[in-house]
Amino acid sequence: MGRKINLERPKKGPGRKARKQPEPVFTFSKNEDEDSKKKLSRHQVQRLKKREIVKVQKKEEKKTKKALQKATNPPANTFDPTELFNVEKSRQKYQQLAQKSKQQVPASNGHQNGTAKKNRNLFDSDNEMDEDDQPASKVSTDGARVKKSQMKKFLQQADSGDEDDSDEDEMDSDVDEESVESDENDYEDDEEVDEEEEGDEMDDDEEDDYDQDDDEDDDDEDDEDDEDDEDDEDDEDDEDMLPIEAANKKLRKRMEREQKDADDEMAEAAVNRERFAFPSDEELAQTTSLQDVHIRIKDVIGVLADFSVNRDPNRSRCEYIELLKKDLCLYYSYNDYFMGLLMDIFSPNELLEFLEASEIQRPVTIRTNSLKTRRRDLAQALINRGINLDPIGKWSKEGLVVYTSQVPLGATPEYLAGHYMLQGGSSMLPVMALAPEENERILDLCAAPGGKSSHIAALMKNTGVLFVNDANKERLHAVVGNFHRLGIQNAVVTCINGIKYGDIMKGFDRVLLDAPCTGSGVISKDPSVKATKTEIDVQRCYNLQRRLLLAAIDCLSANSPTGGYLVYSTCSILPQENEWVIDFALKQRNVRIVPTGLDFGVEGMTNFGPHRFHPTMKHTRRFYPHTHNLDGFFVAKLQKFSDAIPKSAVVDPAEEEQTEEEEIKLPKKIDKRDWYYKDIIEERKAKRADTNHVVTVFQKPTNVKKGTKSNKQEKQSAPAQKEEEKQPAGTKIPKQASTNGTKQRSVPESKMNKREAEEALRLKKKLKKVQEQNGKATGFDKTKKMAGKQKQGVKKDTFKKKVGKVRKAN
Ligand SMILES: C[S@@+](CC[C@H](N)C(=O)[O-])C[C@H]1O[C@@H](n2cnc3c(N)ncnc32)[C@H](O)[C@@H]1O
Repeated sequence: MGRKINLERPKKGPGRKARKQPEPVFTFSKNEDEDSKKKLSRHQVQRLKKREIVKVQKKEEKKTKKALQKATNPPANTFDPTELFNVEKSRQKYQQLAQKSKQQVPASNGHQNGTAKKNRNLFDSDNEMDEDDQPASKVSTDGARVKKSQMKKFLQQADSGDEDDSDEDEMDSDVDEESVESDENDYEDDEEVDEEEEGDEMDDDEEDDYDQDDDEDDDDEDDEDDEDDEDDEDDEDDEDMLPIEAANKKLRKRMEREQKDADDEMAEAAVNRERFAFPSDEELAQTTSLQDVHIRIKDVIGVLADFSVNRDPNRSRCEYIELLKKDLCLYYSYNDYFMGLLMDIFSPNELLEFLEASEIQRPVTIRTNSLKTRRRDLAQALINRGINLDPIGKWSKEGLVVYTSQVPLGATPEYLAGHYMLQGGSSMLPVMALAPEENERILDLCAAPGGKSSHIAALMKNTGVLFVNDANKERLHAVVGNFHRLGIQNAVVTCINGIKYGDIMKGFDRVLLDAPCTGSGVISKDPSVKATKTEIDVQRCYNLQRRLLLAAIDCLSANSPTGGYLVYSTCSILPQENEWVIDFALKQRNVRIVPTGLDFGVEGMTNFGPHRFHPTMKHTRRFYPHTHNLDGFFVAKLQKFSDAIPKSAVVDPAEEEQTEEEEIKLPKKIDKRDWYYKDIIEERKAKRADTNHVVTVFQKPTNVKKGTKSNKQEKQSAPAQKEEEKQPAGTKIPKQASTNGTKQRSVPESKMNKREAEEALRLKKKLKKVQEQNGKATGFDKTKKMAGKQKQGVKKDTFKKKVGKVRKAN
């Protein structure tokens, strides 16, 4: 192995090799070449000659080229040789270049760009097990892991080189290609010489093979010679540099060269590429292969990227976007409505990234149950079972990402002992934002199957009280099972409609609302979302989310000494279910948005289409599969600053419904003189005048034949009710209050034909007026009395009638 004489730099310490070996002695003989040639084998001499000839030829070619260039274009800038030597300066330049290229990545919709994020993540690190410094990029892909490990190796080598000169040779062999070449040659030469000295023991065949290999090596070397030709001139300057600096310089030059080649290629491809012609209807109809659709998607995105240049003048942007939408729906199997929603969120390029990422499963992740074990110990135990894992990232102290496993993760002894919970990476974020503290009273309003609640309980260290609620009883079984396994002892499990939770309990220190949603962020888990979600589904979701959020805020105590915080999260990326819902809550209750405390994620939207949200919405966080390799998620943190409800708040539709129900519960005896009941009495009278109404009230539903008028009415009112559900909260038309004192079982009051009832009331009023005008005041009183009697004697009358019928029959 070649060693360098240490002529200038003082030794930092006696390295291993320095101790073992004496300083090399150089005999600078004039006939050095001849001496060395004498030692070389026949093949080596031939190869050496060949190489020398090639080198000379190339140098000559270069010289002629340069001379030509000089003749045609004299250089604009005068060459400053000091630039070459100034490593620090060139390093700075290089850093600036790198920064510039990062800044150039365009942001879409005010979001941080995915690529930029990826770059950042590549150098994030956390490893509790291994020096607490592992790359977060490991979470993303194995490829990235390899890159990072290479990077690490490289840096380690560089560090060791700086620290210990004795290892310089080894490092040289890694970083300095030229020295590699020469060292290898020396090594081969030495070996061959030895072999020849030993008496040419090698067989002829073997020798041929060997020669072939050598020839191939020569070719490779020639290629490298090509690349390094330009560097040859600087070799002498490089000798003054540290090897790492020289390597850095070469690397930089090579990267620049490659970048230039790539740019040239791109430019050439752009020139040569055929212009995309907008397909005719016939062509569209004839498209049969998905590959063609994919190519067209890329083409259209290319056109949209520089529309004024690439467009067909006869086609509008809308037409291109429509075509893109159709193709995306076809290629990725989305329905038109849902694709439209996604197109409202992302730029075409980012949309493509999102769609692609949504086709791929996210890595399997688990959360350490800190009530029972430490992440380090759990990781060790699982590694011993042949599970390949890593910490999930710098942002989590409990998460582990599992690459491969020989055993099912839901059946290991560690799982059964409650040492971990199978949980998506993004599911840990809302609880981290909530930041529960010990001895608090915390509510998880929509908790099943209990992933986040168990995380909260672990952070509370089994102290205080955790109220775990869900409206779905079946799903709560999973909560109870998980809590037993994980050893959670501070939880109270309830099954109540979250909208009404405040009627039962209030005054919580913290509330988590992980609301039910469309699941647009977890398409890779449930691809049915792509094709099944409709406008009504989205509307239903955000209506329910708004109600739940107001209820959750009402459960929170503004006077809590430790908190008064609420975290709202969904596994959806639609602004309708996220920013829009939060904005609604800001107007309805005394809450403010506060930072989530999560140091990554894309900022929430402050505007979306025609909507302008509160500027603090930027404190909320969005997570995307294509940007963070996590499920799509939204996290917002609110702080309640007053328990009072603002006067401007609209009545919650749920409350409206409650009051309706209360209205039905009228006192048994109504004072007819009481003005408060006047309208009700009149309305009841009008309904009684309506024969259909009488049928529905006084006859048993079993007597009503199918297809009777009342049934038809019911059917007619059903679409109207659906329409009502479509309305966003606050704009919903209140259902008509039931006005008879009894609850109707056959046909609910809410389903009565509103218009008919109003018409009857109007006629009754008219009749009353006419009677008054005719001076039949007593008659009016009579009707009133009759109405009263009827009201009190509803049951009596029916009983009488029935008894009468029975008697007649007898
Ligand atoms: C997104 S999941 C919750 C997941 C849970 N936080 C976890 O981490 O495991 C939404 C839950 O809300 C529940 N839910 C739906 N409507 C509700 C309501 N009105 N009141 C309470 N819970 C409701 C559903 O049953 C479902 O379990």
